Amino acid sequence: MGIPTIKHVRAFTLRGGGADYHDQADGHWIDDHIATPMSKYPEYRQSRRTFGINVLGTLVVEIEASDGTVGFAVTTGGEPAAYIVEKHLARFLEGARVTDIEKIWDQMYQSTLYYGRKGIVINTISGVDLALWDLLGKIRQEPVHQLLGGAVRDELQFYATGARPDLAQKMGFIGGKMPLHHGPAEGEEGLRKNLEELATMRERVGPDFWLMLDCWMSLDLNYATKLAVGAHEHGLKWIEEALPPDDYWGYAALRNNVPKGMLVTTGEHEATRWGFRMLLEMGCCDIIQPDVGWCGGLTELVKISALADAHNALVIPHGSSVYSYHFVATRHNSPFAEFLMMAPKADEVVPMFHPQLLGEPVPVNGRMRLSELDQPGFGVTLNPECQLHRPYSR
Ligand SMILES: C[C@H](O)[C@H](O)CC(=O)C(=O)O
Ligand SMILES: [Mg+2]
Repeated sequence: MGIPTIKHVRAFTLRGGGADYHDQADGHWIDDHIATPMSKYPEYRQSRRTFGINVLGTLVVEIEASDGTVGFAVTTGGEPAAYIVEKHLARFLEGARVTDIEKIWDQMYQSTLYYGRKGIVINTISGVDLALWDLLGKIRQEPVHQLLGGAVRDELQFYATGARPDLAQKMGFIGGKMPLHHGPAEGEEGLRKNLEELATMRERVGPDFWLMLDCWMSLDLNYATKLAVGAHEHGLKWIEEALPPDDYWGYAALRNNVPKGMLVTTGEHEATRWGFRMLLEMGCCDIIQPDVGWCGGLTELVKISALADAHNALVIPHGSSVYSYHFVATRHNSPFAEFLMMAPKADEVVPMFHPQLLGEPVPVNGRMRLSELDQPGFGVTLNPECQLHRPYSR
């Protein structure tokens, strides 16, 4: 069969929201005194941008096939990731068949092991991998969820992440995840404020709506345990990413410590089947939350998900818009999805990767019909109004 080959790989950078969703302007809820591992330094407490959460920006990977079809994807990674794509990874793609996804993944991973394994290198590999799936879908004229074996549901349902679960409830979401605002360095007073915010939100949303707390790696085991115990009376459904991602032992202990019925979730800053194997085999959490743009891409997420299934863990991918929607539609152990509220006041639904993608579907009444995903590839295009920069053209 005449399978097209890969002719050219290009890597661009982009600023302002989108795949690097922390790259927002002043006044956004996502940068308003959120507890982080840097909160112990008072000068970095109020804004995550002060410590550089948005330094990377977005990476755009474009892959052009011999028949002229172009696939693309976006992830967090910016200029360092563009360097890795152009100077290192492109050699494994150019000349290969567009169907060689598994082999290309292996070559990208093995050849970067000596400086990679996690973090920005795996973000970069993820971006290339997603662009390959987009390309294959476009060549075959099939949506990615079909390439993955087909959807197991006709509709996706979403919980919302943002500062206003009460508004998310009115918009039809099944739950709301709030950022934790105060970390251990703010002492008992901070802990009291965290619990008061949760109590206030519980009062607003009533007893049944899911409420979760995202702790963004900011706590220690003792604080996380106290928070979980205090939050139980306010019906907290899960405590997310309470500890640093390398503290597998802490997560295993936290899972034992939380009140019965409360779930422990983590994994948005974990990568590859080997990282998730640690979380799953050590009994660290009930739900894993890989980000398909950061964990190794779709090729790797399929493996992570099978591993999770065998451990009776749910896979609820972190954010990542269409890149996770196509995946979630195909898995029984991903019964719902996350939607990140990117409106500055979390008071309306806007596309998660706005303004970088066009054709990006959004939940309506907290739901999305599968038919919204029935376009070739991931079904989105790059917004031509966004200024692409190619720092390392060959
Ligand atoms: C709200 C969190 O601090 C973070 O910005 C997003 C996140 O961790 C999540 O969506 O999960
Ligand atoms: Mg999170």
